[in-house]
Amino acid sequence: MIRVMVCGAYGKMGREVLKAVHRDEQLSIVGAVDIKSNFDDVGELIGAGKIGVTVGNDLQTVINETKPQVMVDFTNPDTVMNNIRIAIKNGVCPVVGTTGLSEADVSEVRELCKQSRVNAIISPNFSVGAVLMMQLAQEAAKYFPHVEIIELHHDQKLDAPSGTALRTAELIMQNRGSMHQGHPAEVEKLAGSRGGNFEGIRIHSVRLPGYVAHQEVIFGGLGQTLTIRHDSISRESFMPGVLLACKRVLTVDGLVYGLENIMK
Ligand SMILES: NC(=O)C1=CN([C@@H]2O[C@H](COP(=O)(O)OP(=O)(O)OC[C@H]3O[C@@H](n4cnc5c(N)ncnc54)[C@H](OP(=O)(O)O)[C@@H]3O)[C@@H](O)[C@H]2O)C=CC1
Ligand SMILES: O=C(O)C1=N[C@H](C(=O)O)C[C@H](O)C1
Repeated sequence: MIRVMVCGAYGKMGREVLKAVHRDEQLSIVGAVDIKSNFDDVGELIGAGKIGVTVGNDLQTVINETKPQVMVDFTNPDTVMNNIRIAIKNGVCPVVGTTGLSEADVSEVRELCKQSRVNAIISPNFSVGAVLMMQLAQEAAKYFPHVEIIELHHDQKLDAPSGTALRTAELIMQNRGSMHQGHPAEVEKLAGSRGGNFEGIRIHSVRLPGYVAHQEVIFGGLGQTLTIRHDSISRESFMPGVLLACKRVLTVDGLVYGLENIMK
């Protein structure tokens, strides 16, 4: 059994991860952390009855007391780097879904992994469908350089654009390069109407109750458009990817960035 702890245990993703890990025969929940801990039993939190593991409020203490091998982090952009540093310092392998990490953050994690010989997996999206959507978009960009991204999420999301949208734009850039899109003289009559600008790729973020996580990548060419769309209609969509990462992180080499790199 691989010993797993979860940071952000009371959150939307944290609870879903606790349920999925609890059901998995190769993984065992040994600890959980959340900033607003009431020291609840994790089993009761997920409707599985008492399992004798409580939600703590301090990561270092929980690591000392529970000796995890893997830390899953679904917290927030202000918290995640500190959690990763603590985990790696203690020889615990991070599996990170929290978005909002900068390029410098990812480089720091890569370096920490190398220095400490501890592995980590970071993925802006753990759903297989979203990974395929990104790969198909990257391929389509070879033939359709004009592209815009619309991402749609629940209205409790802290970061915009989504980590997935940024990763999609990065992947598209590898196949088409930076360019201006739209009329050279276009004017925004309302600031922000054309969305965020990632090397010419416009990214539009919708935040509404009712959504989970959705993205459309729209390509335009002469007399045609191509739309690649992915919908996470429930957070269960992320669980096979998270569980796979928990199992693979002990044996990968250093930092792996992106679920696609462990799916094959
Ligand atoms: N990679 C992927 O596939 C996915 C990534 N995500 C990302 O995961 C992250 C979490 O999403 P979601 O579950 O919806 O968010 P939630 O806000 O529902 O959950 C985050 C939890 O972390 C808690 N928290 C805040 N600060 C700390 C801290 N210092 N230590 C421990 N816990 C803390 C929050 O408490 P409080 O509410 O009090 O702040 C909350 O309970 C986001 O960055 C999101 O973008 C989400 C879905 C899929
Ligand atoms: O906050 C979310 O919900 C999600 N966040 C990730 C992102 O920012 O891309 C992954 C998924 O879109 C859900």
